[in-house]
Amino acid sequence: MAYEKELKVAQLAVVRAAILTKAVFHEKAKGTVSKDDKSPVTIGDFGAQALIIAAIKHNFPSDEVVGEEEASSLREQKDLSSTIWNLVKDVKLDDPESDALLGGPIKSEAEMLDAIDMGNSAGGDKGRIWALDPIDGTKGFLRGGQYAVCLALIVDGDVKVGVLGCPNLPVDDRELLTEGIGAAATDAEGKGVLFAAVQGQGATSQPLTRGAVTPGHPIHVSQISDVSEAVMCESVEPGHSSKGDNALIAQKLGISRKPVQMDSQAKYGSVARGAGDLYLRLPVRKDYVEKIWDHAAGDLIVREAGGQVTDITGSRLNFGLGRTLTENKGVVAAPANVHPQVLQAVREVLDAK
Ligand SMILES: Nc1ncnc2c1ncn2[C@@H]1O[C@H](COP(=O)(O)O)[C@@H](O)[C@H]1OP(=O)(O)O
Ligand SMILES: [Mg+2]
Repeated sequence: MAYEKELKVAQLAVVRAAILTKAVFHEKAKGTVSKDDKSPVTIGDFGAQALIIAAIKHNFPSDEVVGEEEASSLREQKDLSSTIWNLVKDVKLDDPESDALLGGPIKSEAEMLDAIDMGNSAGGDKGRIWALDPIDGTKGFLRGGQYAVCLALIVDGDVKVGVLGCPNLPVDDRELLTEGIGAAATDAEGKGVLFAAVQGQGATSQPLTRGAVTPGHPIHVSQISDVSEAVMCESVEPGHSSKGDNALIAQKLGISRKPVQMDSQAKYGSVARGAGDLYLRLPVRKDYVEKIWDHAAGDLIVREAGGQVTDITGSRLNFGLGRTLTENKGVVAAPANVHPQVLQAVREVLDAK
């Protein structure tokens, strides 16, 4: 099967990084990290980026990575760097064969910093480029809600492999339909979902473990025929996506159920497994530019699960532009059969503004 090795490496790399982010999340939850509220996410971000890039480079040395973090500031902050190294050096998968596939543990602090720096690709529409967001949904991570470890392989501008590790997402989809999913979430072992997709091969999910991955079970977007029955997913943060516009669109579509608010690309996973039906991300600021690593994995996973993902103009998201997506064009993700109707409602509401 095409991209079989890439999929396995990506899944295991995300599993390995999630071991670290979960440890940091736990420490933060216990209040034992630092008083500086931002530091847990900084530690988790850098550490997870190092673990994932080292795994990619071990297997695919000439591939490029577009990563969110760069190590230059870390090289100057020796204390922070050694804090991160102390966590990173101990992370390994429970399954020795899987751990060996990733090249085993990172060998030194210098190697860790070098790995972080390899996330400096400019992106673009040529070649093999991995898009990496080590902790997407930092606000959710800090609040004790949802976050996602996100990795996608983009080849000549097209997303071929997408993996989302969602450590706080319930394995059982039905729990998702309850309100307050973000606040109620924990990272207790037994929670957490690993979503994956390969172009043309469908999307899967499996429990997020600490070791080997399985082929997973196929997931599908919901089968709704009447859009008025839909559950809408949206950001928790009002500054990231317009909740007012969402409410107007819901009204136009006859939707009466309350939206489910959730941080991070976990929203794409929820739509892909039919736990939520729609995900709308409508721009709130003209000058905000979405980054490719915030959407690449989720875009493929939803489309491979039978969904359609476009911007508000109805065009597919363009991952060949470099490190960013088309400026200020939002996201509309929905089951393919209702996507045209949803997009029409989005256009009507936005045009009327
Ligand atoms: N003004 C903004 N508009 C849209 N997205 C934003 C804005 N500010 C930050 N983000 C991004 O929203 C994402 C999280 O979205 P959500 O609220 O749905 O979880 C993050 O990747 C974050 O980017 P960054 O990674 O640079 O912080
Ligand atoms: Mg992000």
